Parts: sequence; C-alpha cells; structure tokens
Amino acid sequence: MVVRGETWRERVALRTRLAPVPAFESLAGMALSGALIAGVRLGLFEELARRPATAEELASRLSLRTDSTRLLLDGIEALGYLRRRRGRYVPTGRARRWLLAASPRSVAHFVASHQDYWHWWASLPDVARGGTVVDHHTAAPDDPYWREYITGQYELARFSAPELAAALPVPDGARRVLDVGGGHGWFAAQLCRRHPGLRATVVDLPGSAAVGRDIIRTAGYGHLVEHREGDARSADFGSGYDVALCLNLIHHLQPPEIAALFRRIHAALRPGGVIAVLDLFGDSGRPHRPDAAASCLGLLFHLTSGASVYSPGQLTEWLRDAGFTPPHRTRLQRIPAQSLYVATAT
Ligand SMILES: C[S@@+](CC[C@H](N)C(=O)[O-])C[C@H]1O[C@@H](n2cnc3c(N)ncnc32)[C@H](O)[C@@H]1O
Repeated sequence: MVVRGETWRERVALRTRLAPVPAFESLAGMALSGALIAGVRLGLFEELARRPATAEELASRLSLRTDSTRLLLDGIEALGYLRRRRGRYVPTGRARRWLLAASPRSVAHFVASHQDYWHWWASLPDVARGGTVVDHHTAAPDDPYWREYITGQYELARFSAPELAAALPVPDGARRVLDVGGGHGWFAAQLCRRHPGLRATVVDLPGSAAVGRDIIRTAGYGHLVEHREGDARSADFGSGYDVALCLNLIHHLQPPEIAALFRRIHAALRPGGVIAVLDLFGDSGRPHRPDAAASCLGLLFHLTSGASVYSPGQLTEWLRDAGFTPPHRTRLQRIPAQSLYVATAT
C-alpha cells in the first residue's frame, strides 16, 4: 500500500519526508485487509445484497454490535466495496463481482482464508530468530482449514485454468494427465475438457484431495478427474502419463525435494511427455529491482512451508538434471505475476 496524501500540503509533506510514512504503511495495510476479511466472514456483503440496510438494521439482522458494524461499514465504504443509497449501505459493482458467492468470479473464500495469514505474518520476527515455521499442510485431514484453503485456490484457478489449458502443448494422442498437488483439480478438468479422450489423476494430501473430490463431483467432471491421496515427496505416481502438471506446488517444497520430484515425474512420463510448472518466480534477471509480488509471497511461503519462490535458473537446472529440455515460458494474464514453464521429457 502506497501513502499518497489527499491534499497538496500532505503530498508535499510526504515528498519532503516530513510525514512518517512507515507509521501509516505498517498500519493501513492491516486495516484494509482486516476490514475486507471481516466483511466477508461476517456475511455482510451477502446480507446487504439481499436487502440494503443501515448500520443498526444490519447489526440487528446479523446479531452484531452496532458500533463495530457502523465503523466496519464506513471503512469498507471508504475502500470502494460499499456505497450508500438513501441512507442504506449496498454493495458496489466491485463487491458484487468479486465477493458475492453467486458471482462466477467470486473470490470470497480466498479472501476469507486470509484470516489464517495474520498469525503467520506475526511469527516473522520469531522465525527470523530461528523459530520454527508453521507448516500449514500438516493440519489433520478433517480440519475445516482444508475446505477454506482449497476452495479459495479453486476460485483463483477458475481465472487462469482456461488460459493454461489453451497454452499447454498437449502431445498428439495424449490420454493421461498427472496433476501433482492439484488440490481442487480444476486445472486438470479444464485441460481434459479441451482435449477429448484425456483423463487426469490428481495426487494430493488427504485433506486437499477430499475437498477436491467434492469440487470435481459437484461440477460434474468426476468422469474426467480422479483424486488419489499421496505426498508429492514420496507417492508412487505410476507410469505412462503424457502430461504432468505441477502448479503452485514447488513454492511449498525445499530445493532437494523439488529436484527429486522432477526426477520421479520424469520417470512417470512417456518419452516426449510434457511437464507444466506454474508458479511465481523471483530474481528474473533484475537483481536490483526485486519483483514486489514474488518477494512478498516468497516471504509468506517461507513462513508457511519453510520454502520460497525460486528463480527461473533454478527451475531450468532441476528440470535439466531430471531429463527435461530447457523450459519454455508463457505468462498468464488473468493471475498477474505467475509464469507457466513447459518442458519435454527426453
Ligand atoms: C497453492 S495450492 C495449489 C493447488 C493447485 N495446484 C493450483 O495451482 O491451484 C498447493 C497444493 O499443493 C498441495 N501440497 C502441498 N504440499 C504437498 C505435498 N507434500 N504433497 C502433495 N501435495 C501437496 C496442497 O495440498 C495444495 O493442494
């Protein structure tokens, strides 16, 4: 979040370094995030879409404190997600598009899942001093955490899955796809829809696989995608696959685990089969201007998996050592900062 100032005097104070910028930056980001997450988790947008309300009316309908509700509504209005019509709050077009469950573009679960991130970020000083990171993939399989996590990932995947399916060069006559860490299975499903005759196996941890199975069944793609429980670091993938997907997985793994994973994926592919790796990558040849998204998310992955975002150079080396050609890069438009790398098994 960048503090710009609202009046020319404030802008001059900021430019001449009279105003204490870090005081605002360390606070404003939390307020923005906290208000949006609370708005979604409390069901405020859904209720206001159903029937516009004053703060008092909404507080009464949702059994909330009136003073907190008024302040929250004002905060969210200032962020552009609510406006007032004849004294009652209503969701703006932006809120309707992105935050209502009925919208095909809803990212409400993804936003709600960010509630978990507060304690991860709070642990940063401890982790930097040598404390242990929280590994969020060790939650028990029946922990409700998985549903929120994987449903949120599914919401994001809906944006880029058709684009990825169009960009991926599937070998002629391909029949089988392996999706390691595929969670919701939406990428695999869209790929199979685009290429008749293709079927996919998603291998993921039990908590993810259970939610993914539900998502795929509900969408009517159970005949295209099956979920198998397994740890990417040790599962037996089998053999004879034409395509392997490794999407937003490697940022949860350590370098030696990634190198070993790519070797096992290579062994599971037919010669000429392709591997697709989708992720954020840092250090892309501009060492003096680190990519903001990659740097911040690299830090988050470090806190939540003890891992990081990696560089295209590292990826190329791991793939080459595993027996793949140098990867070809495509940037996906719908999810900024992500890159898709595709390589062929030799
Ligand atoms: C960020 S999500 C990405 C899901 C999906 N591939 C996508 O791109 O939307 C990471 C996925 O990797 C899975 N995962 C993490 N560690 C794993 C492991 N050791 N073995 C298998 N899956 C793992 C998670 O359960 C989750 O489904």
